[in-house]
Amino acid sequence: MLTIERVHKRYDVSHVLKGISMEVPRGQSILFRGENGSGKSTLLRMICGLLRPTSGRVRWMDGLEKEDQRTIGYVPERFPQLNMSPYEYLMAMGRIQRMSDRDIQGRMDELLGLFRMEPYRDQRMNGFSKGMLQKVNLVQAMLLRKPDLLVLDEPLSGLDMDAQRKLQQLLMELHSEGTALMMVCHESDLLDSAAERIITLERGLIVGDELVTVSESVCGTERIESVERKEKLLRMESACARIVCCRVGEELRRLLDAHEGVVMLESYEEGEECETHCKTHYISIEVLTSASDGVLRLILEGAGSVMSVQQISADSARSTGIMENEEDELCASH
Ligand SMILES: Nc1ncnc2c1ncn2[C@@H]1O[C@H](COP(=O)(O)OP(=O)(O)OP(=O)(O)O)[C@@H](O)[C@H]1O
Repeated sequence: MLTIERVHKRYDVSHVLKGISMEVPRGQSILFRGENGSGKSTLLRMICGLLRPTSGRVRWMDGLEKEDQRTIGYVPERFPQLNMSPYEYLMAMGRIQRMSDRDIQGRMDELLGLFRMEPYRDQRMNGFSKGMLQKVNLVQAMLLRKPDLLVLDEPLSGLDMDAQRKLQQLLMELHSEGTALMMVCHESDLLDSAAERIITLERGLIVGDELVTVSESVCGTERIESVERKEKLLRMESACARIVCCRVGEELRRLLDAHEGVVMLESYEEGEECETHCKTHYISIEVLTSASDGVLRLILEGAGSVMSVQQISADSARSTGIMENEEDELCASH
């Protein structure tokens, strides 16, 4: 459904996303985790098409390539105190999405009722509390009954317990009907039960990617184990190598990207062709100590060349981009 390929985002001097690559099968539900400022909201905005990557690309497939072929509901992190009523606002939002007035009113009544917001339907929102605004924010994103994708940035923010539970149930219903979910949520495990995959970001990089399997237990669905760990392992290692700069062909770059224990930090394409008649890339990677021998062998056997390497502790891993720590390099050139 959706492929994110080596996406970078820079704002002036700040490098916010440092080479995000992932594939999202149609209808998957993903929970993004990570510390403040790790790049979660930036990534979500990019997936919605609100931000353009500085480099790399976000591609839709499976018949959803064109913008007017897909429907995306988006719950932004902050919702403004508008000088209009929920009714006026939601009617306008529904019409923008080419819904009929009848459909908008039916869905609006259903959702405002669910969140106990009917008494406030015609009041101006500039006097609303944070939680009330958040409920209107959620309703606007879910006006369309079955969006292809629902993107929720901190959807629980300000909600009371009753509304949190109802939201969780609503999301699970939407997901079971085929809507993909992408959620950022800090404070609660409530949304975990709606997620099939948990992705952890750290300083603009994916450092954890787990598929969550669920099994039916006597008392309902229960999370039992997570599978597919990759970069997360890096956190547990006391040291890992950073290959600061390495020159590789396209095939080798792909092999390294998919290699267990390797995190791609940067990748720059070069115009000229290498011996194997494919594009040449300059890449920067971090490699788990236990995987480093195998990775080096792969690079050399694949006609790549390593131009510099440094040893780093896991704590300082993933903190900087290509060539920023040149003075710390331990060895250079093969
Ligand atoms: N428009 C912008 N201009 C400059 N810097 C920005 C802009 N938007 C985001 N940033 C910076 O990008 C970094 C990542 O921000 P982002 O909001 O994506 O993080 P986040 O993981 O969602 O954080 P939080 O959990 O606090 O919401 C931050 O350092 C932020 O200051």
